[in-house]
Amino acid sequence: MSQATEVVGNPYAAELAAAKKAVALAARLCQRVQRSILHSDIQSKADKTPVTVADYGSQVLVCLVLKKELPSHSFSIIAEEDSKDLREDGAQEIIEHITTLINETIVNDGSYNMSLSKEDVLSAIDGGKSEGGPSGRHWILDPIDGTKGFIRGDQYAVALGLLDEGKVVLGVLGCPNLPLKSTNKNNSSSFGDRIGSLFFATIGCGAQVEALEGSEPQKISVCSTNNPVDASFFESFEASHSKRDLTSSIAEKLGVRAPPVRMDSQAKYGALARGDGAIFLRIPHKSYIETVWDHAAGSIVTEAGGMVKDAAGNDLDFCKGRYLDRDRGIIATNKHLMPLVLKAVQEAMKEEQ
Ligand SMILES: Nc1ncnc2c1ncn2[C@@H]1O[C@H](COP(=O)(O)O)[C@@H](O)[C@H]1OP(=O)(O)O
Ligand SMILES: [Mg+2]
Ligand SMILES: [Mg+2]
Ligand SMILES: [Mg+2]
Repeated sequence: MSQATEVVGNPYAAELAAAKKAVALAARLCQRVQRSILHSDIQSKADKTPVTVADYGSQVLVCLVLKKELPSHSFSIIAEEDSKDLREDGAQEIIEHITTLINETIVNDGSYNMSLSKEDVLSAIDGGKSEGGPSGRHWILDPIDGTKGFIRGDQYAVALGLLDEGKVVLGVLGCPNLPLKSTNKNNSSSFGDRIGSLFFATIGCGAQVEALEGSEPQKISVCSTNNPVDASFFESFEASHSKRDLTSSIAEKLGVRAPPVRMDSQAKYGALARGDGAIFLRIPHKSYIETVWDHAAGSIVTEAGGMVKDAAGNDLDFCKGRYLDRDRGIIATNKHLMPLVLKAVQEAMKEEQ
């Protein structure tokens, strides 16, 4: 762990170091699975979304590392996955595979001399049932954000945030398939052509990025363009995750000329935070209720000079438990463009009715 991440005066330095170690270890398990994923490694949940052995393995490793690295801290975590499907008949093989993957990842890493049983794994997964809320400290984890991208061999993120008294104060985004080098030509970076980015931010301390396997971190900031004509925008890769008719009419109202950059997961927030694109638009279908784990880490990483609002222009409210209390739609961009984007979003939504 490079010392530079322990920014002097950062009140969350210990939590940041633990979170980075947790995300990096979980990402290693995910990379291994993505390289060799089999159909048998994938399940479909009751809500019809996919989950893989890596989603579960990542959740266990993050919880384990946080508990090991922060032993004196009370532990509350809101995490996406639970063990319900794994306790069904016929899930023996998959739970065995998850347990083997976790123990092999721990051995290869060498930080901890331990081995988990299947029961340890199931109870660790169920450790993520916290309801969070406006008081106290709660970790917020999406063990694989962008599971569809993960299965397709594309972008995904291990996304870990920390909520303290109702505010997201810390975020780490592990993006194993995102090149370290920014696509923004103005960004000088000595990162070469390495793949695998780890974004992190603490409230009031800006945001940084380093190589997933570790490197000197680099401060990042959102792109500063104030003219939407020069802006490009990120949106979901999955057509079912975003109302493309709406996002394209918003882009047209803004005069954005570049086609959308479609990318799975909160890796979009990381790419935005380092200036690869200027606007992040997420307008899911009306029936979809946003979860806190899909935005906690990404929202604070974007505070690298950017802002994140819901479609009504409110800050995201992470105080209401496992779901985001927000007006439909989430926008992230720099301070100059935010008023223009909000105006275009609200006009487009009015026309939609
Ligand atoms: N129908 C849906 N609409 C929007 N988002 C969804 C939907 N189903 C799942 N998601 C979650 O929201 C995120 C969608 O964002 P994106 O499409 O930009 O990646 C995914 O990470 C996915 O979470 P997960 O993959 O963790 O299950
Ligand atoms: Mg999911
Ligand atoms: Mg998600
Ligand atoms: Mg997920």
